[in-house]
Amino acid sequence: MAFWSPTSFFTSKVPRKILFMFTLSLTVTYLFYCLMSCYNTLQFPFQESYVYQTGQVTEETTFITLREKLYSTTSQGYFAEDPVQKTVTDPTAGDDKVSTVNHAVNMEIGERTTEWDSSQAVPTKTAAGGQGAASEPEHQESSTTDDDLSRRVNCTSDYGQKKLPQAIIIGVKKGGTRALLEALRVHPDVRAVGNEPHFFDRNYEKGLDWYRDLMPSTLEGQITMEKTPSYFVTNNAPKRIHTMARDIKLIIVVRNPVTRAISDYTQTLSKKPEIPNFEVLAFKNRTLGLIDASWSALRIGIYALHLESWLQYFPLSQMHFVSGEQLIVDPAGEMAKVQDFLGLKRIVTDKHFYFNKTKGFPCLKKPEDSSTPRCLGKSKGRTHPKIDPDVIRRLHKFYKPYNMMFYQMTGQNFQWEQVETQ
Ligand SMILES: Nc1ncnc2c1ncn2[C@@H]1O[C@H](COP(=O)(O)OS(=O)(=O)O)[C@@H](OP(=O)(O)O)[C@H]1O
Repeated sequence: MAFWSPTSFFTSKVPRKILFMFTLSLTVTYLFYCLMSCYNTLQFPFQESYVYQTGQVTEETTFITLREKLYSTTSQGYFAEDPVQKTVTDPTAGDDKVSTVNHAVNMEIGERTTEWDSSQAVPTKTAAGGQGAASEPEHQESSTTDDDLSRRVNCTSDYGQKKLPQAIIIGVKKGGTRALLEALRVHPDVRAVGNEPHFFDRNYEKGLDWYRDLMPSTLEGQITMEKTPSYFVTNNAPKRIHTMARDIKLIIVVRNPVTRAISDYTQTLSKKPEIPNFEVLAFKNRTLGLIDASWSALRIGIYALHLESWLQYFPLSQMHFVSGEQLIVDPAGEMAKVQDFLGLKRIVTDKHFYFNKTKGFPCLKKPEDSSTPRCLGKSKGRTHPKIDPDVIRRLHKFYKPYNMMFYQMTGQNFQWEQVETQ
């Protein structure tokens, strides 16, 4: 009886021990859960295991969860300005632009025109009528000029009118945008500016007249085009392009984001050999498996995230996605789809391409009035450095849920999961 009296209960040694043990176990459990939740936030929350290995979610909830996580993670700062980004890779630099972000220089059209090379060196000029163009002499020895290509490829005189583009290749950097544009320029109803105008990201304040003036003249029925791959990852670009032309057609060349990241890195490495290894840059903490999604080489490949912004302004029917892989394997097949999308006659066909063994890529056959076939320049189709297969595997795992989301959004399966190694 005394055992159960309140006083004896709290003074008795046995219950005090029990009470102590009970409190201790509660504290330990509490601490355990705290640590677990802390660990979860430390891990990148989109890792495949988080969403796909639970086996408890439906496809729909997976999609929603992923989208929510995408934005919550964004706000948690994973995409915050990366100090490395400024010195290592410029997310806006396509066509082999030197990667150091020096906007004083880049505000001008500094993009080199990496056209389909002829084997003969052709004297170079700045493209886009030379307006505002800053040349990069060390790269130009093998480039043809816009004027030169316009004559040889488009076979169109400068009669006509300069118009704002009706179609733009908006991305993605290192996706194969140059190959696509140059193949399109073979079409007599397409006229395109050779350089990347970067109007909607770097030169917007120069105004639409400036932009229009960069364009080649077109005759009735011809389409004006340009390509600037950085638009796809530029926050303001969808709104700005919509303001210019709500019915514009948008083309996006996408490529396995892991290979794209390595290609991006390879471009930077070619200009700045002293940069750290890919493996170092790819992780915030390699031991913990924390991928650095703020590194632009990796961030660009989260296609679903960027596409979300475009879908707020344009319906999917105004977008066409080109597989960067297929563009290499079957350029004519991809070109047929692009021409259909643009409402063009299928004029660019397999007759225009051949596989160049030395280059390792398809090239354009020589035009009738020239003796030289045209392959893209040295900066397209670079040899990639060997990357640790474990890093590649982790990156594939990292991208998988985003890729799935992208397939759902576009209704196209690009099958990047089938290539687990480089
Ligand atoms: N026909 C042909 N010839 C050469 N290269 C080709 C071709 N088709 C696609 N590709 C791939 O294009 C990749 C470069 O992509 P982009 O032109 O979009 O690069 S950039 O953003 O404009 O710098 C380039 O990437 P890397 O191989 O990593 O250099 C090529 O793989």
